[in-house]
Amino acid sequence: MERLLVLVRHGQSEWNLKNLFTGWKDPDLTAQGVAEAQSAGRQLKDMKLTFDLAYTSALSRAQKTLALILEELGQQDLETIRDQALNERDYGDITGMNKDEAREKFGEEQVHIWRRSYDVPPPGGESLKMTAERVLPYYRAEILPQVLAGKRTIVAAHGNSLRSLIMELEKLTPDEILKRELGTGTPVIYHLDEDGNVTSKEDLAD
Ligand SMILES: O=C(O)[C@@H](CO)OP(=O)(O)O
Repeated sequence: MERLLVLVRHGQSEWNLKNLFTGWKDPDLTAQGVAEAQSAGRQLKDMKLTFDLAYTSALSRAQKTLALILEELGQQDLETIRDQALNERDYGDITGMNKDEAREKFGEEQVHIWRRSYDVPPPGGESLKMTAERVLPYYRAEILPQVLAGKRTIVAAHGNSLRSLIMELEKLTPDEILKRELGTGTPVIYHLDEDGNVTSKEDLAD
């Protein structure tokens, strides 16, 4: 039985373009972000992939990315489940701040710790560890059983919610996942065995 799981980060958002900490804010895709999502859809179509089920977050940049991909695949009506468990990591008090201005104000090292340490949250926000603590229970309870039942599944979400999922799938250490950057609109394709272990991975960024 095929157990297919495709993860894709949303295309470029208005706040990615403006270099702002985004988190749970809900900016739209840019024109480039739309093009990235369409291109992801075309790549999946070229690979002759189709899906039985889709998951996305409660944020429009991920929902629109998914909708654009499904449109390319001719699967606009695919059953889609939206849940805030898949939202981006909450950036707390620094949400909306320019990342370069934050470096000037708080120092390069502090900002790097907030962005890429495993368990130090930005003030009032979530660390990657805290993000994983809501993403992974949702994955294990809702998404994985569907994949294991043979439903070919696509998840369109966010840099840090997907990094916490990739950490689990690829059995990465905190150090390894911190170095992993996900491109906007770039699908990663996994095949799983009956226990949910990854048997093959294809990163369309490579
Ligand atoms: O601003 C954000 O919400 C995220 C994703 O764009 O940024 P970072 O790269 O700092 O995790």
